Amino acid sequence: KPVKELTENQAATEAADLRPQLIAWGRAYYDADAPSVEDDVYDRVYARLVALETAFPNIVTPESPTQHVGGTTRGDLPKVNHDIPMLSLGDVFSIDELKEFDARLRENVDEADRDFDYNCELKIDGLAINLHYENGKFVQGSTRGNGRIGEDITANLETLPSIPKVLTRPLTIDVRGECYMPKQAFLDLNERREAEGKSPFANPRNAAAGSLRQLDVAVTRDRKLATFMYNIADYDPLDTRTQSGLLDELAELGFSTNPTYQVAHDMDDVQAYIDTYTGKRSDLAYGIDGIVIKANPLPLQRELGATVKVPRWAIAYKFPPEEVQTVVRDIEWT
Ligand SMILES: NC(=O)c1c(N)nc(OC2CCCC2)nc1O[C@@H]1CCC[C@@H]1O
Repeated sequence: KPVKELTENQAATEAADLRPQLIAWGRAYYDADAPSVEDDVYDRVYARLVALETAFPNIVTPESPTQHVGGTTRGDLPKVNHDIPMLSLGDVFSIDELKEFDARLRENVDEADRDFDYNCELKIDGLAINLHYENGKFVQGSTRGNGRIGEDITANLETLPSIPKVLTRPLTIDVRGECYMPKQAFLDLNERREAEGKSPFANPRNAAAGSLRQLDVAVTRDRKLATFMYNIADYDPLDTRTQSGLLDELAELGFSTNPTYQVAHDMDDVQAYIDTYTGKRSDLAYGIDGIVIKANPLPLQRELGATVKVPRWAIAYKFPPEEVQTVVRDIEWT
C-alpha cells in the first residue's frame, strides 16, 4: 500500500518487520562478501523502509539499518579510522524518481546557484576504497567498512598496477574510488576455481571484495584487480572547483579514472547519458549497476553536505539487474 495511505501504527508494524530482514541481509552482504539476495531486492526493501521512516519519523528506531552506513569490518584485518566518513549513495529506480530528486535538490539551493550542472558517472560495481597520501607518497589504503571504520588493505592495494605509489604533486590527500575486477578476469578466475573444485564467486563485486580483503597478499596480486578513482575527502589542496574537473585532476596526479563521465546541464542531458550507457552496459569491460549524478560545483557539494550516510548532492540511478545473467551466459557450460 502507498505509504501515504497508512496510519502511523501500520507503518511502524511494517517497518518493524523489514528491519531484521535488512539487518540479516546486510550482514551477509558486508561480512561474508556473499549477499544472500540480489542487490535490487535489498535496495527496494531498504527504499520502502526509508519511505516509511521518512513519512513517520516517530517510528525510527536506533538499530534501524537506515541509521547506520551498511557494513561492519572483518575481524582479522587491522582497523582504519576515516576522519572524513566515506558515504554511500541514495538510490532511485526510475527516471521519475530521479526528476523528483532533481526538483527537490534545486528547491534547497539558493536562487543564485539554482541552475547548477550535474556530473554524470557510471556506477562501477566494485568495492569502495580510500587511498591516503602524505606529501605525494602512498602510505595507507583501506576499505570503506561502515563508513567511519574500514580495514587496512595497504599491502593488498600496493600490488595493483593502477594505484600510483608517488603522485605528480607532493599532496597530502585522501582519494576515494572503486576497486573492481574486470569481467574477463572474473570469468577466467571462476573457470580456474571450478577446475580446482572451489566454489565460483557469484559476481565480480564479490570476487573483488574476496580478492582484496586478504591476509595473503600473493592472492590479491594475481587477481587482476583495477581501480577507478572519483572523489577526494577535501578538495582544498586541488585547483579544480567542479566534480568533472576533479576527475581530470585525479588523472593528472596519476590515478586511474573512468573516462565516460559527462557534464549534464539538465535532466534531459542526464536521460540521454542514461540511455547511452544502458545500451552500452553489456559491452563494457567492467560491471556497472547504475549511473551516479552529482552536483558539479564542489562548493555546492560542501554546502549541501550529507545526512547520516548519504550526500544530499548525489544520487544513484540503479539499472534493473540484467548484468549477472550476461556474465553467467558467457561462461562455457560444456
Ligand atoms: N560506484 C561508483 O562508481 C561511485 C561513484 N562513481 N561515485 C561515488 O561517489 C561517492 C562520493 C560521495 C558519496 C558517493 N560513489 C560511488 O560508489 C559508492 C561508494 C560507496 C557506495 C557506492 O557504491
